[in-house]
Amino acid sequence: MTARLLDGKALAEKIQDRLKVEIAELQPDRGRAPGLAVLMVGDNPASAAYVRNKERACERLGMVSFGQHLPATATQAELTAIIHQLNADPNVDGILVQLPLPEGLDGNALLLEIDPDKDADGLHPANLGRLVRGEPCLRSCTPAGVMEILRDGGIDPAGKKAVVVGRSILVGKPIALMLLEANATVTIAHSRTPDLAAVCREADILVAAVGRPLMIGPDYIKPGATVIDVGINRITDQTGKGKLVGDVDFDRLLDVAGAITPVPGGVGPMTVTMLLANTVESYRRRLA
Ligand SMILES: NC(=O)c1ccc[n+]([C@@H]2O[C@H](COP(=O)([O-])OP(=O)(O)OC[C@H]3O[C@@H](n4cnc5c(N)ncnc54)[C@H](OP(=O)(O)O)[C@@H]3O)[C@@H](O)[C@H]2O)c1
Ligand SMILES: Nc1nc(=O)c2c([nH]1)NC[C@@H]1CN(c3ccc(C(=O)N[C@@H](CCC(=O)O)C(=O)O)cc3)CN21
Repeated sequence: MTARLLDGKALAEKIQDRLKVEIAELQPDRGRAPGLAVLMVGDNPASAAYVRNKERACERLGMVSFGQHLPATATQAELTAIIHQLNADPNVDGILVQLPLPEGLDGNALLLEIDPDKDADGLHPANLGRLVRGEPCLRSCTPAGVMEILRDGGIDPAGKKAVVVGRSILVGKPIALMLLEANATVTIAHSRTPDLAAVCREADILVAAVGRPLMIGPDYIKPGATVIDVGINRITDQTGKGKLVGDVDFDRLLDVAGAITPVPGGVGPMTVTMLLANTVESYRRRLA
């Protein structure tokens, strides 16, 4: 058996084409393009890849991106003041703070300062609370992207066993909630889970959001399972060249899994696309 490839990049392009048309239709009325502000503090390799792709996609869709890159020495007060400015700026529809923040800065406190209606990342407690309650809200981008990949691939979580490895606020927990909402039976595993491989082997749908390069090997997989790889890890190969890999040992899973996302070209491009979709949604609502 060879696993079916779940092509996040192709799906992202399809959705971005639709967003582009939507923006072109709305813009004459509104008199301005949708605006996305991204705040990045210090240097983090996964964040750098994200920023690059977001800026490229904004340009392609005719959105304005307001990037702010601050040194790791920035203070909490400085960052809070920038968030307040962006909240008040009528040209900004979406605000995103790249996580994790450097040591000494409090990401959770900063997320609280973002206007929930501009929270393109869906990480403000008001939006996370609505997600828990099953109410409409701006939804976290990576989890929303994963659900779109499943839907596009014809994989309905209803009645299936899903295992999510990782319990972060950014990825693991909201993905688990969305799978639950889609009627899967969900297990959340983490660094204190005994015999992780056995837990994962129960899964019809396995989501890896750990941050450990190639950790999930064939012994973690039930034959025919769907494997979604959220991990973005930069490693150095034997020739000394840097490359991106996921948490999943893709090559060795091809004979075992039923369907699988690659890295790059899987969840990453969908995260970018859901961020743009959230920004367009908040632009539409703001100017309605
Ligand atoms: N593709 C995308 O769009 C996208 C978006 C966001 C993040 N990412 C990537 O996804 C990965 C996870 O990101 P994150 O922000 O969720 O990371 P994180 O906050 O570091 O969380 C990692 C989670 O994995 C668990 N974990 C760590 N080592 C483990 C082990 N050996 N066995 C089982 N569980 C383990 C941790 O458990 P504890 O809670 O017990 O510590 C934690 O819950 C990273 O590679 C990140 O770059 C990708
Ligand atoms: N607030 C916040 N929200 C996030 O979603 C987020 C962060 N912070 N911090 C960094 C992580 C990592 N994220 C990423 C990382 C990479 C891609 C991405 O587009 N990856 C491409 C390849 C990039 C390349 O080759 O340079 C891919 O195909 O996987 C997307 C989101 C999103 N993440």
